[in-house]
Amino acid sequence: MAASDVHSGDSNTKNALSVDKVGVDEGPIHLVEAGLIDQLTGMDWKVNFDGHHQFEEITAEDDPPIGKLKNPRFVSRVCESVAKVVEGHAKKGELPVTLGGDHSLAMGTISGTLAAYPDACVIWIDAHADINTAETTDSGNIHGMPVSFLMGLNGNNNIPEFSWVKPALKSNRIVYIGLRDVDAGEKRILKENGIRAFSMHEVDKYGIGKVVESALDHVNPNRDRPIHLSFDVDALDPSVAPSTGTPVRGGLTFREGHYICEAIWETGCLVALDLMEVNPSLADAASVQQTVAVGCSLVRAALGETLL
Ligand SMILES: N[C@@H](CSCCS(N)(=O)=O)C(=O)O
Ligand SMILES: [Mn+2]
Ligand SMILES: [Mn+2]
Ligand SMILES: [Mn+2]
Repeated sequence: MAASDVHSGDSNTKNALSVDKVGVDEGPIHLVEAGLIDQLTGMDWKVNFDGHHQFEEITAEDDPPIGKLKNPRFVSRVCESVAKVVEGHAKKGELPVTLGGDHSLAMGTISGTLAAYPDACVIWIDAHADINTAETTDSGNIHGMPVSFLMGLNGNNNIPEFSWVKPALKSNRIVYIGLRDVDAGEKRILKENGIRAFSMHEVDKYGIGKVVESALDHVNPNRDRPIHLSFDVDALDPSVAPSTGTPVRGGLTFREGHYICEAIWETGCLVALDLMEVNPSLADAASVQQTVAVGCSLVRAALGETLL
C-alpha cells in the first residue's frame, strides 16, 4: 500500500504542490515518474517535492488478521499517518492530492479532509462501494471497507487498532458514481443508511452529465460545501484502465471519467483528491503505461486542465 501526497496551494491561486511518496507500492511512483509533477507545474501549480515517506513493513506474525481483516495494524498505521499529513496540508489551504495505492488509504485522506473541513462532502467514484464492515466482508481486504470506518458503522465495533478513525462522515455527505460490483452486505448497508449511489445502470440511463448534477445536488445542493473526490481507477472500464487490482467490465469511458473530474473542478469546491488503485504489478508494460497515463490525465482534469 502506498500513497504519494501531492499538495497544492490554494486551488484558486494555484499555489504550491508538494509530493510525498509513501509506502511500498509502485503505483504512486509510476504516476510521479510519468511526469505528473511537471504536468501540474505546466498548469501553473507550484510544486515542492516533499520526498518519500516510508513505512516499516510489519511482519505477518506481528500483524495477524483481526477476525477476517488482513494486515490491520499496517493499514491502520499508514492511514493514520496519511490522515495527519492531509489534515496538515489542508489546514494550510493546500489541496492534497493522494496518489494510491490501495483505496484503504481513503480512511486516512478523508479523515484528514474532515478534520480540516468538517462540513465536507465525499464523491466516491468506483466500481465498488468499499463499505463492507468487519462483519460483512468476505475477503477481509480493508480496501473494501474504508467507507464503513469513516461512517463509524456498527459492524466495526471493538477494533481498537482503528479507534483513531472518527465517525465523521455522515450518510448524506457521500455519494457514489460508477458502482457495478457491490456485495450483498454492502447493498444492505447502502439501503439501511440511505446512501445515494449512481451505478453504471443510472449512468447508462441518464447520462453522466445528469448523474453528476444529481450527485452534487444530493451532497452539495448549494455548491458551497468542500468536496473530497475519491477516484478509484477501477471505476473506469478495464479497456481504459486495465492495470488495477479489481477490474470489473462495463465501466466508465475515458470521457465519462474525465467529465466527472471536470464537473467537480468547475464547482470551485474541490479541497482534496485521491487517485487510487493504480497497480502496475498486474499487467503488461503497455497496459501499465496506459493506466498511468489515464490516471495522470484524470488528476489534471480534476485540477482544471481541460476546462476552457
Ligand atoms: N467488495 C469486495 C471488493 S472491494 C474492492 C476494493 S477497491 N478499492 O474498490 O478496489 C471486497 O470487499 O473484497
Ligand atoms: Mn486495493
Ligand atoms: Mn475502491
Ligand atoms: Mn474499486
